[in-house]
Amino acid sequence: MSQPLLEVTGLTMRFGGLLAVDGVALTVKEKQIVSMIGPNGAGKTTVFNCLTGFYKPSDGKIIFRGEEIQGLPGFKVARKGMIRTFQHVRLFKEMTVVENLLVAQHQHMNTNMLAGLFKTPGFRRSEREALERAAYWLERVDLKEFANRPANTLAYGQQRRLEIARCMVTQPSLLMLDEPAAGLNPRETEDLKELIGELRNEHGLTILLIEHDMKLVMGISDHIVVINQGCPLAAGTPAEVRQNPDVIKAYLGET
Ligand SMILES: Nc1ncnc2c1ncn2[C@@H]1O[C@H](COP(=O)(O)OP(=O)(O)OP(=O)(O)O)[C@@H](O)[C@H]1O
Repeated sequence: MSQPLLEVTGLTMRFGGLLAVDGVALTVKEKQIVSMIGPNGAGKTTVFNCLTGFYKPSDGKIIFRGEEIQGLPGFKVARKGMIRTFQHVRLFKEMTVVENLLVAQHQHMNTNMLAGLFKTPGFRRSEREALERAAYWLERVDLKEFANRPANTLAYGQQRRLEIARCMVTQPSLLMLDEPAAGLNPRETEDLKELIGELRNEHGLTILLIEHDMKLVMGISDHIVVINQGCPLAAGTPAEVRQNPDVIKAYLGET
């Protein structure tokens, strides 16, 4: 059997005296949709921050595509194909929608300053491909007509879709979404669910999700990992997790 795309063991993160993440384990196989759930403050975003190099974990191993990456800086993790969104929208708000997608790709383009200055054929090709990818993803997330509008003039739900497009133009192998449904209305959440499913089914993407919307989580996940007060509490299919008494007590019982 092929090895998992992402394998995390014993992940631990201390902030002074606070043990925010305590021995979390996580396995994500290719083309799976895996969700991480848990009550507020359980440590979910801290796990994301450790995985994507925003925090250096205090302990634990993160193996991504067969390579240990714990402690690598964020830009190196991103170049390896692990790309995330944030709990709160983080776009270049003054830039246009399409500029947001072009800037995202520049960090990943195989060009240097000299190639840019002299506009070498390789540079022109990369630029053309970046524009094509931007156009494709704008169409895909239904934002083509807004391509030249400043990002901050988009409605909230559109900004969230632009964030996903901004991840997708970098051609990630693992897309990590931190509460993508937060602030969306039921219609937009339904569209998001469809989009996430299509990213996996049509683009072969692997997706790791933090989400509080249980209907979305239960409806879309292949596997769910539950953490509570920084510790692993349960893991399994949606049906298994839904019936787990510890989970009901710690989390689902609250809603
Ligand atoms: N940079 C930091 N410094 C100190 N404490 C932090 C830091 N980041 C997170 N924490 C603490 O770690 C714990 C876990 O927070 P985290 O944001 O990871 O939880 P979460 O499960 O994502 O919560 P939510 O669902 O509310 O977003 C909290 O007690 C939080 O206050």
